[in-house]
Amino acid sequence: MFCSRFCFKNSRLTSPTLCFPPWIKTLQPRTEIHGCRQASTATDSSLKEQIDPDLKRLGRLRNIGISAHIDSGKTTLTERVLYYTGRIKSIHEVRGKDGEGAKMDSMELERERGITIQSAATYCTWKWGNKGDYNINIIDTPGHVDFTIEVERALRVLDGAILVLCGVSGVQSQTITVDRQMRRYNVPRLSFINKLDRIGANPFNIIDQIRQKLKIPAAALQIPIGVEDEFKGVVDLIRWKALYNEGNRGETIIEKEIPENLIPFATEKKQELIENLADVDDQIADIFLMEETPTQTQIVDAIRRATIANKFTPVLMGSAFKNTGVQHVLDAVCAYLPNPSEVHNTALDIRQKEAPVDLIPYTKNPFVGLAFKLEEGKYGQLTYLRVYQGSLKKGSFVVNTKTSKKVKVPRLVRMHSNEMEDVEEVGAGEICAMFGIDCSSGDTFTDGTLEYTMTSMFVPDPVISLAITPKVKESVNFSKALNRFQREDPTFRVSIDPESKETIISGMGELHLDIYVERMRREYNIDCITGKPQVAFRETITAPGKFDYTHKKQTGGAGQYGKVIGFIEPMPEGEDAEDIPDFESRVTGGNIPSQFIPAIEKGFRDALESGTLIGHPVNGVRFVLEDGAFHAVDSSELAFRLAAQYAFREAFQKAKPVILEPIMNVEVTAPIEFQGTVIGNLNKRKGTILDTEVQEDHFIATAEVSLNNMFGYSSDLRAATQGKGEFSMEYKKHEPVFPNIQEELVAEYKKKRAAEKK
Ligand SMILES: Nc1nc2c(ncn2[C@@H]2O[C@H](COP(=O)(O)OP(=O)(O)OP(=O)(O)O)[C@@H](O)[C@H]2O)c(=O)[nH]1
Repeated sequence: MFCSRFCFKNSRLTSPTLCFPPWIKTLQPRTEIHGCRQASTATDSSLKEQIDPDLKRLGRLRNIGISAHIDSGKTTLTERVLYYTGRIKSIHEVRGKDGEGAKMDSMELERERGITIQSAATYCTWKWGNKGDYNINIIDTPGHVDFTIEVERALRVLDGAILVLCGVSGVQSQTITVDRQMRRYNVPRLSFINKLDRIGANPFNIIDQIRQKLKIPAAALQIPIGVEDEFKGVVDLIRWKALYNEGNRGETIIEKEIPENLIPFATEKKQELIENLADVDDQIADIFLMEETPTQTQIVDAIRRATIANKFTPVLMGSAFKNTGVQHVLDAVCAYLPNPSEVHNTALDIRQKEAPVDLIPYTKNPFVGLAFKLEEGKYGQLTYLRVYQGSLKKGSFVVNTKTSKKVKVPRLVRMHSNEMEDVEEVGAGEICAMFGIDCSSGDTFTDGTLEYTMTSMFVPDPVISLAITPKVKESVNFSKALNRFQREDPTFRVSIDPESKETIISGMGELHLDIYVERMRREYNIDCITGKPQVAFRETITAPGKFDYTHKKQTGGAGQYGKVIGFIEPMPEGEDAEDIPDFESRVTGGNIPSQFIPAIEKGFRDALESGTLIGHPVNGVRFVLEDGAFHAVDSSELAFRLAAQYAFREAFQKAKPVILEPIMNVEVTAPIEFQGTVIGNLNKRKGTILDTEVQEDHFIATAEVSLNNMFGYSSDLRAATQGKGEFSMEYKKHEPVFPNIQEELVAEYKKKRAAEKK
C-alpha cells in the first residue's frame, strides 16, 4: 500500500517505463526496495567524461543531506566539514561557550536552544586525495520530529545522505524515521557512528542495530584506535592503514602502519566487510566463492555499486566533537555516494497525459527545476531550487507549471547557511536559490518549452492545534506572519474555528507551534495569547448509514429544491480498496440531472470538513448517491450542495460515529535506576509499553501513548529522572478514543457551542 501510493505521487519513485540516457551503458539489475524501484547505475566514467563535459562536472558533484536522531551530532559534523573544506575559518560549537553557535544553526532561536529548526543548505569543495576537487552541496536537517517536513523536502532533492548515529545510543526512534524517509525517496546512505569519545561507545553494537532495526546490510570500513577518552583515530580496513587526526582541530591526517595489537581484530572486520559485500554484490560473491581475496579497487567498486543500489550501507566512525574521522567521511561521500547523473529522476509530462519522462542532467537540455523550500529573506522570497536538467541563468525567464506564469529570475544565489553568493548561471544537477519569485513549495519550473511537473512530496497531517490571538487586536503583521509561515511550511496550517471565530494554528507538535509563536514575537513584534494545545481529533463512522433528504425552501423568489437518497459507509481498507472512489453516483434515468452531481459531491466534501460529534474533520467515509429528485424551476447547484451536506449529517449520526485520536510512538531513554518510575508514569498516561531494552547503564522504553495523554510529559520526565531522561515521540496512527472519553468530548463541545450561541 505504501509504495503504490508514494510511487505514483513522487516522480522519483515512479518507474513504470524506465528508460535511461543512452550513455548509461552498464545497468545493474534494478532493486526492489519496499516495492519501489530504483535503478542502480554503474557507469564507465572515463568514457563518459570524454563524451560530454557535463559528465565531468557531474562526476565531481554530490548533493547530500545529513540526517539523524536528535542530538546525534549532525550540526557538529557539518561544522567540521565546513572547516576542513575551508568554507569557514574557525569551528564554533552548538551551544558553545563562545556564544557564537554553529554556522548551520543560523537562526537566533536555534542557537539559543541548541537545536536545528530549519534545514540549512551550503556547498563546499573537497579535495579527494589525488583525484582532485569535488563540489558538495550539503543540507543539514533537523532531528526533531516536529520539523520532519524539513527532512522530507531535503531528501526529495538529494542524491545521497549521511546517516549519523550516536556511538552510545545507536539506532533511536528518529533514526528509524529518517531511514524510512530515505527509503521513500530511494536515497542511498553512508552511516557515520559519531561520539566514539563518549563513555560506553561501541560502534560494532551499533552496526548490529543498523542490520537488525533498519534491516539494511551494513559493515564497517574502519575500526577505532582506542575508545572513549583514548579514541585517537581509525584503521582504514580497505587501504590497510592507521589514520590519526593531529593538529589543533584535527586538520592533519597522519598515516601509519596498523598497530600490531589491532591486526587480528582488523583482519576479522575486513573479512566481515568482504562477506557482507559478497551477500549484496555478484562480483565480490564470485571472488569469494573462488576463495580469492578481492583487490582494494574491487572492494571500493563493490561498495559503490551496492550503496547506490540501496542494498548496503558502508559504516564509518569517529568523533565530530573531538575532530576525529571527519575527513574520511568526506572521502567516502565522493567515493560511494552517487553523482546526479547516477540517480534516476522522472517528471510527469502534462501534455502526454502525465506520462513519466526521464530527466537527464544535461545542461543543453531544456531547463526543469523543483522549488523545494521557501524562505522569507531580507530581499524578498528566497526559493531553493534543484535543477534537474538544463541550466538556469540570472535574468532568464522560467515558467511555473502549476500557474503557467512566466517570470524573470532577477537574482540567483548559492546558499551558505544564512549567507549567499551571487552567481550568473547554475547547471544541471545543482542546488541554488532564486530571489523574488512568487511560488509555493513543491512547484516545478521549466523554460516554457516543456510542461513537466515533478509532483509534490509527502506531507504528513498536523496532529496538534491551538487557538492564537494577538494581544493587540487588528495587527496586520499577525496575518502577514501566519501567511508566510504557511507558505514556507506545508505542515503548519491556519484555520478559523467556524463557531468561535478564533484563529487556530495546527502543526506537528507542541515544539513546532511554540517555535512559530516565538518567531511571531521576534520577527514580527507580535505578542500572542495562546489557548491550551488541542489534539487534532478526527471523526469517522463504523457502520453504514442511510440518507433520504429533501432540501426545500420557499422564500418568496426562486425556491431551493434538491432531494438525495443513498448511504454512507466506512471506506473499505486493503490493497484492492485503493481504487474505490469515496464518492459514487449510481443515479440513473435522469432523476437528478447530471449537471447537479458535482454539486452533490461538493456538498459531501464540505460536510467532511467538520463532523457532527465535535466539529473535527471526518476521515474514511464513502458517499454513495443512489437516487433523488429535482424540480424544473427550483433546483440549483446550491440546493443540491446543501441537500448533500444535510443528508450527510443525517446519515452520519446513524452510522455509529466515533472520534479518532492521534497515537504517538514514544521512546524514552534514561539511566537504569529510573526505569520503574518512567514505566509507571507511561502506564499512568495509559500508554502501551511495546519494548524495553537495557543497554549498559541506561534503558530505552518504547510505548504507544495517545497524544492527548502526553501533554506536560517533558517536565514530568525531567522531574522523575533528575533531568537525565530524554524522550522523542512521533505520530503513529489515529485510533478511536474510549467511549467515556468520547462522551466527555461531545458534552464539552456541546457546552462550548451553547455558550457561543448565547
Ligand atoms: N561527546 C561528543 N559530543 C558530541 C559529538 N558530536 C556532537 N556532540 C554534542 O552533542 C550535542 C548535539 O550536537 P548537534 O550537533 O547539535 O546535534 P544535531 O544532531 O545537529 O542536533 P539537532 O539538529 O537539534 O537534532 C552537542 O552538545 C554537541 O556538542 C561527539 O562526537 N562527541
